[in-house]
Amino acid sequence: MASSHIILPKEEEEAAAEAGLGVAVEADHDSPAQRPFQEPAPGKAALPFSATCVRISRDSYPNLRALRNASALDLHEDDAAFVKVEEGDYGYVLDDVPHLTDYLPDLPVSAATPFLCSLLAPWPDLLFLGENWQYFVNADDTVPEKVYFESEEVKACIVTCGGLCPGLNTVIRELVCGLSHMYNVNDIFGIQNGYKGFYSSNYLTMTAKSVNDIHKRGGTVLGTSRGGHDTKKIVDNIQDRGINQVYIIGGDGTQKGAYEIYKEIRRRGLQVAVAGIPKTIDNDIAVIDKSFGFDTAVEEAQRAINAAHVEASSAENGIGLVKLMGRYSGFIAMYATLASRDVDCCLIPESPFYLEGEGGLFEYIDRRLKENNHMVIVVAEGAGQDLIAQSIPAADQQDASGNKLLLDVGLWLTHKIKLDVNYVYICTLDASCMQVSVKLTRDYCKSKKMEMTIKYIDPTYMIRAIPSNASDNVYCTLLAHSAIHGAMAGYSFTVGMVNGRHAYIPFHRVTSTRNKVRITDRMWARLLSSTNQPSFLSKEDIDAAREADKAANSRKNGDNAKKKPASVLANGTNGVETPPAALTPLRHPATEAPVPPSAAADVSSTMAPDSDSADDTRAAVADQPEQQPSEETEITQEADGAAAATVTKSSEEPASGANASWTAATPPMTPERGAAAAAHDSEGSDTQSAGGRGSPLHGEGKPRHAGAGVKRDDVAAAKSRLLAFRSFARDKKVIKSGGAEAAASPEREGAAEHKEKGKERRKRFWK
Ligand SMILES: Nc1ncnc2c1ncn2[C@@H]1O[C@H](COP(=O)(O)OP(=O)(O)OP(=O)(O)O)[C@@H](O)[C@H]1O
Ligand SMILES: O=P(O)(O)OC[C@H]1O[C@](O)(CO)[C@@H](O)[C@@H]1O
Repeated sequence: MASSHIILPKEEEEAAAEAGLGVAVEADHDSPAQRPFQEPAPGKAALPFSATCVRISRDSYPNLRALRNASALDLHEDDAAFVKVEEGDYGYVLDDVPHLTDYLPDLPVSAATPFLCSLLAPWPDLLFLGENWQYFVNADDTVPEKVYFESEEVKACIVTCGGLCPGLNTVIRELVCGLSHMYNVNDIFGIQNGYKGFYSSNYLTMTAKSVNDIHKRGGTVLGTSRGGHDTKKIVDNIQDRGINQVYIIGGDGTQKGAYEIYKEIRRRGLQVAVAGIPKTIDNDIAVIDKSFGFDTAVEEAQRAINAAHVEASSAENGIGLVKLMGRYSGFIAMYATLASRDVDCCLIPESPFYLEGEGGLFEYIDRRLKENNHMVIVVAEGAGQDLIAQSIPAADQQDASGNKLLLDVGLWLTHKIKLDVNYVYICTLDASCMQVSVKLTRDYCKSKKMEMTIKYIDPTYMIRAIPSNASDNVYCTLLAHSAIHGAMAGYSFTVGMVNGRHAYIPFHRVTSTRNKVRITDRMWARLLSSTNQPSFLSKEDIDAAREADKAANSRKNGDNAKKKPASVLANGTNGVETPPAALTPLRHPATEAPVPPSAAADVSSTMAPDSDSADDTRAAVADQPEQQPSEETEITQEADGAAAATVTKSSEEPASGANASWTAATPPMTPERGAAAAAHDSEGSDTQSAGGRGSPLHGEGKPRHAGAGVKRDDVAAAKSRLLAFRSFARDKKVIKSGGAEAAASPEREGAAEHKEKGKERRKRFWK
């Protein structure tokens, strides 16, 4: 049974202590084979084990001083009075970055945008100003004043699991060199071939010298594997070999494994820190801004796309088809497409498409070839799996880790295009309803078939087997160093950048859900307008996506309204799994105060699993990664120029109250505002789809107009181009129209008060 670590608010701890409640007992030894709990060595404090997210100061190199300062500095009473503190499930989520309207309450809306601020502001050095929601360490969760481990007592090991990804060797190198150079740690081992290597292979001794140039190679010098995670055997080996720092590099499966290891270590009371460094080329790990290797993959994908383009444009009616990685998410395909500009169509798992019929892929290919004589299609490996399954019945197969094995969408699509891409548009008079309609007829007559050449390029393993590029190298280094500092301080966590800041994140936060491209979001709208491809979505599809977004956001709202104790932050809780019947003895890092079982149980009970757990865990920052990086700034920049010209509709509900003025410049990431943002995104897409094409399924029976085939495409494409601008413009309208009612609302009063505080803060700032 899982054990968990819960840090109670100080009052609860004190109340429980006064009530004479004792130490929580470890009651997890249900199997005689399991090793018993170990008391810490005499004179040695228990590990803090807090995986509470710690905000490390912005832009700062993540070091122990920054760790210490994170709590000491930010939660001083004096400061706290001037920051907007939200106490939620995630600890103290602070909006510590001032908003321009804090300083200039009457600033016209358009001038409150980041872009214009930098252009117009007479005080260009005034930092802007997006809202930044951060994880902060709990007030009562003091970061230790000193390094937990003595250098000479550290025995560290490193393991890589799952698929390859550019940068694995860089992380390994920086872990070894960082431990050695920064902390003088010299007992470092490599575990070979993934988790199973803990119990089935020899450990490799690693030194700064032996890893010196491994970052120049792709892959992982340690080897990797799928499957083979046996928690007990792994922890037995860790224990037997006296390992006290475990660095685990891998994707969401790996991080789940790391969490299991952490829990078992905790259950046994071992003084071992577990540091996860999340990796996936697909870039779909939740909460963190970006996973390492992603940039390199996108860059490398350009080569394949370029080759496909050269091939396609050198042939008569040439089609270049490139398959890129992305099992559940199309981030690589989307970013590679946006970066390349040579792609005419990008297909991703999140956006269903169909082949035949009006608005389908074949029709688009036909049109594109007629217009351009060539085209490039990028398809993410997870796209169209349902379509393939319809034509190739295949048994569900899984890899050793239990991941579904996908059918090759690239091969399948190549085959389908070769067979089917040829339509003749015949205008017919529909006798029954006396309407002119377009009938699409597949033309199998050889003489009429157009010459077409298709070249399928599958660079998937090439783009992940290479060494990381410069920016990923830097990122890998920071992640590795961040992991070292946290582990040396005795913490267990997954590291990552969250909203541009280094953070230590509880394992389950990054594994309980997965980032996906939001097809109702502006980034995807941008892609549609960049490629000019059809969205393949019917109004029903968009409505469904919108509903899903709304439901997810209202769940978040509801969950946050529950206001669970702020300190229920640590690993093993938060509704992700059933709370354990008995808890491990908990010691506060600073006070060493044990958590009374009843108090702990109270907290646990608030964390009973519910169906919302996945969203719950992401509510504070998870929206941010889903909105692709730099989204806010980009939108604002574009929109300012274009909004006025493109607004055609203003019937949307105004955003309520005080939020309206906030939404203007940078949509703040409260759950409520998140919901509003999702809603307007969806509405934007809806606009797009309204004039768009129905799938054969949805579109059947709709009246059609002669000659509409091509025209409608143009209209739809134009609409999709407007999409990104419209939703922003709508925000502006909302603000203007919502301003009057909002002025009288209590929220508005709150905002006024807040602005007063802002003024104070400004004074302090300049002082
Ligand atoms: N739920 C889980 N609990 C414990 N271990 C797991 C779990 N899921 C996966 N693992 C282990 O983690 C390792 C890697 O998992 P997986 O093959 O799914 O790759 P991944 O870490 O998700 O990386 P990638 O992004 O490359 O798929 C395997 O050894 C697997 O046994
Ligand atoms: O072929 P392998 O090594 O199992 O890995 C393939 C999978 O790994 C990933 O690169 C990462 O999860 C996926 O995109 C892909 O489906």
